[in-house]
Amino acid sequence: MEKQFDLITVGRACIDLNAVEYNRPMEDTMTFAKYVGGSPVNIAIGTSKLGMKVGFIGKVSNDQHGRFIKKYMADVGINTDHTIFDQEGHTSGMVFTEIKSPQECSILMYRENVADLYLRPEEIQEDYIKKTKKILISGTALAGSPSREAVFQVVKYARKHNVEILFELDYRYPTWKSDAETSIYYSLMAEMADVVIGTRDEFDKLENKQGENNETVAYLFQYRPKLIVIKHGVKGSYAYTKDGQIIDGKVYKSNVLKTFGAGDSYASAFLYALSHGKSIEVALKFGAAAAAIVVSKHSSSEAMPTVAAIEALIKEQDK
Ligand SMILES: O=C(O)C[C@@H](O)[C@H](O)C(=O)CO
Repeated sequence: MEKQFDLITVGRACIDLNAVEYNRPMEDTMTFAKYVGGSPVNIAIGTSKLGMKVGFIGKVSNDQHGRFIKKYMADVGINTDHTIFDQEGHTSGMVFTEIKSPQECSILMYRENVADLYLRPEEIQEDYIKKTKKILISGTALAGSPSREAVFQVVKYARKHNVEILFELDYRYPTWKSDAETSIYYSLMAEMADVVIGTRDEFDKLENKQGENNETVAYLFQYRPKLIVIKHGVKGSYAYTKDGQIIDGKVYKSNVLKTFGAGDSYASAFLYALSHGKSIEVALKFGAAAAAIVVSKHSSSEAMPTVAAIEALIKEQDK
């Protein structure tokens, strides 16, 4: 059956306020530029810009911020039929970014009472889930109820309709109550996913210990996952397949302005490449090239590259 969507992402949408004056601490930063943000939305934007047919499931505030987010997503071609306006006075999350130096960046998140964590299971439409080839779950959506139950409702429908389930660990510390809680929900979800992507630190949260790649994949391959990607920042990344392949992904040089946005652009281009029948080795290159482009730009969402830009960087640096 021809599906309407290549990918639907699930989770939070927020506002990013990125320091316009960089190379200084937040205390001395007076000007910020506004962008749409939130890892699953960034991935929806990234994949849509790469030409994929994408939808987004989430809840946004019923105010100027929520309207800005929903309109921006629709304008870049994302289907927002299931991007719901909150009706209970919850707010949009705000993320201030601090750029002290290209290496020293941090984000300050305001996530009290955020609308995305109030997505309810009964608001998930089976008919919408069955229209997509893949679904991407953001780990932060598991951080509170009723959003976590809504995520498991998505997974139930996805499994019923043979939709591939991708789990982006996407750990955001201010949202979780404890490491034990994170580990429980991360493991439950990872065991049910087909593909799991995260940084080494995020897999440590999943296991609630400082782990090691071989042990992590041995544990998860006992369950549903068939592909696991573990990122090691500037040291590159590794993809592990259930049939025993280990593929070593390199990083590309970049004129780094800031580090955030790297993971979301990586996931977007990696998924694009796999969806277009490219090998895992090439998909890792696409991910790394997209990340190299986004870390050289000011935003996470608006900076998401085109296929041509990714291919040009790979061609140039693989010479
Ligand atoms: O994911 C978030 O909530 C914040 C992002 O939008 C931000 O741009 C970032 O940290 C990307 O990695």
